[in-house]
Amino acid sequence: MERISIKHLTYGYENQPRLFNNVNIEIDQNSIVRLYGKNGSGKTTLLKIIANIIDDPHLSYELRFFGEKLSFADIRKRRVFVGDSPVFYEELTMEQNIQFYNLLFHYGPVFSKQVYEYCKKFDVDAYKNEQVKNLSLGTRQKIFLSINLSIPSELVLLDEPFNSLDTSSRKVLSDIITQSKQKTFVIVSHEKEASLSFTHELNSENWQLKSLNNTDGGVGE
Ligand SMILES: Nc1ncnc2c1ncn2[C@@H]1O[C@H](COP(=O)(O)OP(=O)(O)OP(=O)(O)O)[C@@H](O)[C@H]1O
Repeated sequence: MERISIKHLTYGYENQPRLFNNVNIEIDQNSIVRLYGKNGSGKTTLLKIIANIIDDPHLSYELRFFGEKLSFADIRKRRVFVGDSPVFYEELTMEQNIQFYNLLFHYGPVFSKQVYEYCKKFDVDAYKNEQVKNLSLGTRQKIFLSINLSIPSELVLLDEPFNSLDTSSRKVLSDIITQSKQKTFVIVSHEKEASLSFTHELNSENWQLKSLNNTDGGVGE
């Protein structure tokens, strides 16, 4: 089984207590991992470290991506990181923002088609010609998720993606995640999602990964 393997991770922000002290985590391919634990325990920081967003000489770890030791540039091409606040060009419409992504990264027509399919599932496709600055937080979140989940990638890192979503949209997101083929997910989520079967839970208290057999629902906080 191919894995994402993080070894000997040691890190704390400057002048702050260490968040990780020689932590080792192995994530199986195609897992759906729920990352949970106390506020400030380092969940977002872990996602950023795996996504290769933190550029700090004090950060020390080894990362193997499905058996390969990739350059940081290659890691960035193979993962998607979705932070907890959607980022758009506010003055542009939803459609223009989607086109902008495509112009920048050359994802092609399959990408745009997929984004609109997801937007339709989330019932936000009607906002196509609306400037993003006029949209509600939940609507922006659904469009942002539709874009990011359509980007070709093997690893998807989601930071509290369910937060601004209503009940039916949570189900839509859960279904998209479950039906995604050949993707590994690490999802920060304080709650267990009723409609999403996580395969593992990672507790930020001790960075231990627990496999779930999905009959007992796993441990809570
Ligand atoms: N860029 C930064 N510079 C300095 N300290 C930071 C930075 N980002 C986060 N921290 C600190 O690192 C610690 C861990 O933050 P992080 O956001 O990773 O925690 P978290 O588990 O995701 O928290 P929450 O559940 O509240 O979202 C916190 O004490 C936070 O204040």
